[in-house]
Amino acid sequence: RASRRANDIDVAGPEKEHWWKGNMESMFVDGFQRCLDIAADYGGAVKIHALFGEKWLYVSDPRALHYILVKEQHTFEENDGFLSCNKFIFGDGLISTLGEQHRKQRKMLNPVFSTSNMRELLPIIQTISHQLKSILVSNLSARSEHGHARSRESMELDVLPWLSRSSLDCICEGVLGYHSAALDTGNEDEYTDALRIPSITKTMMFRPFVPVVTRNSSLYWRKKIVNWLTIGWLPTQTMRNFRELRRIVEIMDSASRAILQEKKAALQLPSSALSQIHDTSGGTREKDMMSIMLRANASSSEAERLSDTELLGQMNVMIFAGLETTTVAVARALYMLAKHPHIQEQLRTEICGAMAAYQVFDVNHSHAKDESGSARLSYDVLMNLPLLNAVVRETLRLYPSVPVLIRRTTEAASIPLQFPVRSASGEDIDTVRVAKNQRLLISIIAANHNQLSGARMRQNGNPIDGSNLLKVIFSAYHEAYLFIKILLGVTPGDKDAVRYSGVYSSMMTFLAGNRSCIGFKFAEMEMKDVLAALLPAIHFALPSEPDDNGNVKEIYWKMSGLHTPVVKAPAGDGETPHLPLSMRLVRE
Ligand code: HEM
Repeated sequence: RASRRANDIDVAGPEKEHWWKGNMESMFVDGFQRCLDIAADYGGAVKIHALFGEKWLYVSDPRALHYILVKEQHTFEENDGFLSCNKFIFGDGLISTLGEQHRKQRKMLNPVFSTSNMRELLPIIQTISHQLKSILVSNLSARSEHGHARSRESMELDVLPWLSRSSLDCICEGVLGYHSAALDTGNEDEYTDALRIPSITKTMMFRPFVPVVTRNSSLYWRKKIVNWLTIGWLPTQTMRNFRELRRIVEIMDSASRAILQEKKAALQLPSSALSQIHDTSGGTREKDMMSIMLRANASSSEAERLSDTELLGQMNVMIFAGLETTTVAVARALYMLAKHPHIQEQLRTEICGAMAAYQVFDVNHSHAKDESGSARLSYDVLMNLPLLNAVVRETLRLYPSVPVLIRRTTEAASIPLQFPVRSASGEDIDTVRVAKNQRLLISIIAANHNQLSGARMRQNGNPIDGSNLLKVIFSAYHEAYLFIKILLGVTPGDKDAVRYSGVYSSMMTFLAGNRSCIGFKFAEMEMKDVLAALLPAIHFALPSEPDDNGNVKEIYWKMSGLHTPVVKAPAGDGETPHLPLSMRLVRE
């Protein structure tokens, strides 16, 4: 009965497109524009058709999102499939717990991601960004030495694998204090290799079944089920993915245990001894997030202290939550700069100017330079460069790495709306009633593209007239226009935009409330530092050289889960993630 009631949502929405897939295919398979159009057509609360006749509420209204994510968060929980699957894979980390256990974990972890800890962490990130720069530069120099290209000419390179390796190093070294050396291709180990394999996301299809298994079976039966599922003779690709996932989980688990034990042992040592010895992982044990967390845990009261299982869970979760999301965001920022060369040039000037000033100012600090003599900016300088800030913000706003999220009601609720929508019968309504067990699709992407409030205010509070006004506004905020606004010194999204209660910059990219992204300062710092390291040395442009068949590579961002850059046919297969960019040295 609950599920029948959950289907009654009295708001308008698009017609069902497929008898059992509903609207899901057009929204989830390459659905970037479709996700925006639905909000543009129907407003901030829309009834959509999910799989097998279920109806979900698609939400982007600011007041509704505040209500769901902040004010009444306990009524709108994470999807149970998502939680149980995360528990299954990662153990008791932040993304698998609810209620009091989640609150306790956040209380312990929030200070670990404070600005002052980020400030301490920046030199670790800078070393990695500069290694990334050196690798790209040496690729270019090697090309020119071998006569493939003269120094002034450009060379095309798929930068995505390098960006992904550098993000992995940042998370491993910065968060876990584990020396992954993923940028150092000759130095791969089983652990970092396992973390790079995308099988974790390939097993998404198992998620709906996991709560049934974990809730209804004892540990004995759970182990049995995993053993049956992973027996060698099941031939399909899905089963191969599942077996691969099991292997990865085992590697992650044993490596995380080893790192945890090592760090706990190191904590027992006096601080003078700590600075003299190197742990076997070669890690940065004092400043990484894990060490800070262990110190905080050790000094907290028994009631608030996290168990070893919870600590292990956090390690695995950080990598899962922080790796692909940040890689994609850095990749998108570089792509946008390649696409808008004038902004790239202005940004280069801003960064080089800041470096020149900082070098003069901070000449006595050896850490302020890398091995090639380039300046390393301090945290405060890096985080306050206006154009760099605008580029990073706008990239994150326009192309949030996680475009939509699912929530489920634990009881019936009335969700207030800031901007009225049409009910199924055509009246304007400013509250949407939902039953217990109703699924909601939180549209980060539609919220971030919502520029309605300016127009709404100009309308003097008149009810919104259907789709047209919204559509005009959405298209007016076309990406090129936004980047021109940046050039003119106006930070878009500020003056005209709707205010959202997101933790970052009044946008929803990192969500709002106590399930928001705990690592957003880390991600922002990493994005800024990678750009600050690369741009003074390398020009980036979109590919323009025809391949052997005369085709120029055209990059397309596909949105299925995360956004991924692919090369369109005929130059590419339109499926495999690639980001080929044309690069040229700046100084020569
Ligand atoms: C551009 C990069 C990133 C984006 C766009 C992003 C976005 C998000 C979003 C939307 C959520 C909410 C997920 C949900 O409620 O289901 C989230 C949660 C989370 N993120 Fe991030 N994230 C990024 C980078 C990072 C990094 C670098 C870390 C760690 C160092 C991290 C750690 C986490 C954790 C632990 C959670 C779970 C928080 C909780 O449930 O209490 N994220 N992130």
